[in-house]
Amino acid sequence: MCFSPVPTEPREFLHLRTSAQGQPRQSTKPSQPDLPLAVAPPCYTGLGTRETRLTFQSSAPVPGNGSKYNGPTPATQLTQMYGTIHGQRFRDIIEDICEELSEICAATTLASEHGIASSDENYKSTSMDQSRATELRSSVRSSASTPSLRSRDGTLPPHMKMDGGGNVRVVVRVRAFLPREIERGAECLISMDPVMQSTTLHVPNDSDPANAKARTRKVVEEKSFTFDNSFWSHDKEDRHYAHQEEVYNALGEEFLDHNFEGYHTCIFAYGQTGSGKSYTMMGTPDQPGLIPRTCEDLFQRIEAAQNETPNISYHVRASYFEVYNEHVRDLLVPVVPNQAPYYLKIRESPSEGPYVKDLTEVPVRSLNEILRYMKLGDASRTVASTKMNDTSSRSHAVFTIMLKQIHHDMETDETTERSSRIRLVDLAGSERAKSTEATGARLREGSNINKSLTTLGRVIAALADPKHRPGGKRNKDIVPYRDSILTWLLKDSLGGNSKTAMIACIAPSDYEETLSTLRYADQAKRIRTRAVVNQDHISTAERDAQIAAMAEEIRVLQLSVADTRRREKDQKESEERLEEYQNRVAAMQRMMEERSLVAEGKIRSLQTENEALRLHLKLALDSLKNPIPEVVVRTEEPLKEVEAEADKENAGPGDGDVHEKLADDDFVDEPYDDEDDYSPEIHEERANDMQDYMHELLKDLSLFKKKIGDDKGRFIDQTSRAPLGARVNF
Ligand SMILES: Nc1ncnc2c1ncn2[C@@H]1O[C@H](COP(=O)(O)OP(=O)(O)OP(=O)(O)O)[C@@H](O)[C@H]1O
Repeated sequence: MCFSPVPTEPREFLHLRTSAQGQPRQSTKPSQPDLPLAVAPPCYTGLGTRETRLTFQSSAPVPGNGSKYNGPTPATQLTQMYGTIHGQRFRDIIEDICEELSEICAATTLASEHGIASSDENYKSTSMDQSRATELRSSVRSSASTPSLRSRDGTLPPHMKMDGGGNVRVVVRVRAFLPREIERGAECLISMDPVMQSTTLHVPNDSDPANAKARTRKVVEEKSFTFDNSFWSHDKEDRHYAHQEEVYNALGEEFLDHNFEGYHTCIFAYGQTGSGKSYTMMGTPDQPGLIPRTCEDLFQRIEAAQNETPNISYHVRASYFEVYNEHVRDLLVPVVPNQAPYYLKIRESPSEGPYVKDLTEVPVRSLNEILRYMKLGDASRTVASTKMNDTSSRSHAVFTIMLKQIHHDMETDETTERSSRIRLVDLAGSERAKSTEATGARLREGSNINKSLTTLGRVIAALADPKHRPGGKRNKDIVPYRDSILTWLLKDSLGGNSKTAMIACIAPSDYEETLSTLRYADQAKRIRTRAVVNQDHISTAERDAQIAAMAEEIRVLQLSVADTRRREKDQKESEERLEEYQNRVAAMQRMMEERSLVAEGKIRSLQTENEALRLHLKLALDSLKNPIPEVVVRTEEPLKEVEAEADKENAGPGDGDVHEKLADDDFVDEPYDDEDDYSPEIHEERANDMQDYMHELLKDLSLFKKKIGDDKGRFIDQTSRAPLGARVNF
C-alpha cells in the first residue's frame, strides 16, 4: 500500500478534523443568507483544513466553552439593531463588535489547535506553522469584517480593505492506475501522509520503461512536499480514498462560501496529460466533479436562502470558453460545420482587469439550465486522443459563474449589491512529444499547451518570489502575464482580486512529470492574492442620484450618437460626390487616351502616304532625268513567247497587269530613234504621256491608301473601339 503508515491516534484525530479523508463535514448551507450582516469567519482548526464554518446565523461554538450556542444569534440582534438605526456611529459600533468577536474566535481556535498539536507525537511545530498561524489569524479577521460595512470603505483601516486574499490554496491529488499502466507493471511512486498532508515522491526502480529518463538524472532522490490537502485517490479499497465528494467538500464548498461573501474565486487544475484534471473538474455522469457539484450547491443554497430571506434576489450568469492554440473560443456558441472557428479578442478594463470581449454570458435560473450549458460547452471543447490519454483536452477551458446578490432593505430603503465570480479552470496537460507520439496538429497543440504552461510557471515564480521577475528586483512589479493568453486572462485570479486554489493532479508512476508538477505546486503556495468583497451599498437617495446620472449619461450618449450619425451621413454624401467626380475624370482620361490613339494613327498613315509620294516623286524625277532607253520592238511571236513564259513564272494578276502595261504603253512602243529626231512636239507628247502615267500611279496610290485605311480601320475596330470600360479578349 502506498499510503504511509501513521499511528492510529493522530489519524483518527485527523479523520475528525479533515473532511476530505473522512465523513463529509456537516454542512452549514446556506452559509449567509442575511447579506448585509453576513459575518462568516471560517474557523480553522488545522493546518490548511477547516472543521466548522462559524457563522453568526448558524449554531456556532461559543468561544471559551466549546458548547453550541442556541440563543438569539449576534446576527439576529445586530439585524434588529441595524433595522432601526441607520447612523454611521452605530455602524462603527457593529463593526467593532464584529471585529472583536472574530478575533476572540481566532485566538481561541488557534490556541486549542496548538494544544492538540503539541500533544500529537507526529506533529512538528515548525516556524512555517507559526507563520501559517499568523496568516490564519489575519485571514480570520479579514473574513470576519462585515461585508455590508465594507461599502463604507472610506472609514475602514487598510487591513480590512484588502486583506481578504491570503495564500493560494494548493492541494494535490493522485489518481489510480490506468489499464495501460497496469499492463506495463508500473509501480506507485507516491505516498501521502494524512496527518501532515504531505506527499512523497519515491525513487523509481529500474523495471518501468516510463521512468527511463528519470534514471538519467544526476540525482534521483525521494522528495517530500506539504500541501493544504493531499488527496489519495489511488486505491479505492483504502479507507483514506478521496472520492469526488471529498474533494468538493474540502475545497469547493469553502470557495462557494467565499462567493456568497462577495469574493471572486478561482480553482484551477494543473498537471501532466492524463493525470486526472478533467476527471477532478468535470468528472463523469456517475462521478460528477467540482464544476457540476459547485453548480448544484450554488442553486441549493440560493433556493434555501430565498425561502429564508425573500428580500435578497439572486442573479446567476454563466460563460464557458477555451484557449486553444493561443486563441479564445466561445464554447457556448455552436460550431458551424465547414466554417472557420470564430475567435474572440481580449480587452482590459481598469476595474475588472482582462476580459474576453463579446463572450456569451447566459442568465441561468436553475441547476438544470446551468448543467445544460455546461454540457453544451463541454461537447464543443477541443479533445483528441493521444497515446497518453484517449480523451486528452487540447485546450485550457474556463467555466465562469457570475453571482449577484441584491438585498433590498424595506425599512431603510437601501440596496446592497454583492457580485462575485466563480472561475473553474481545467488546464490542458503538459506533455512530452515523445510520450504522446504526437505529430501534425496534435504536436502543434502540444507545443502551444507547453508554451502557455511554461508562462504560467514563470508567472507563478514571479508572484511567489520577486527575484524571479524579469528585470530582477529593480522591476519587481513586472509579472509576465501578457506572455500568453492563459496567464493574461487569469491575471486577476493569480495575483489580484481573487481567492485562488490550485489542484495539482499527479499520475502515480511518472517520476519526472510528477516532480515537476509538485515543484510547480510548491511554488504556488507562496503566492498571495488580494481579494476584496465586491459590494456596493446604496441608499435610495444615492440610487436615485445614480439613476439620474445614468439617464443624463444616456442622453449625452444619444446626442453624440445622433451627431456622429449626421456626420457620417454628410461624409457619405461627400464621398458619393467625390466618387462621381472621380468617375467623370476617369471617363475623360479614357476619351483623351482614345483621341490620342486616333491622332497617332492619323499621323502614322500620313507619314506612310508622305513616304509613298516621296518615293513616287523620286521615281518620276529619276525617270525624267534618265529617260528610259530605247526599247527594241519585238515581233509578235517572240513577244507572245516571252508573255507566256512570264505568265508561267508570275501567276499574280498584278504582275501580269504591269507587264501588259509595259507592253501596251505607247512610249515603250515608240522609242527614240535618235537624239537628233528629238522634237519639242515629241517631247511634249512624251511629257503628256508621263503625266498620264503619273496620274494613273497616283490613282493606284490612292487605291493603295484606301486599302491601308480599311485595314487600319479593321485593326482599330478590334482594339480600341470597344465600349468604354468593356473588357476586350483577343
Ligand atoms: N481520481 C480518479 N479516479 C478514477 N479515474 C481517474 C481519476 N483521475 C483520472 N482518472 C482517469 O484517468 C484518465 C485520464 O484522466 P483525465 O482525462 O481527467 O486526465 P487529464 O489530466 O484531464 O488529461 P489531459 O490533460 O490530457 O486532458 C481518464 O480515463 C479518467 O477517467
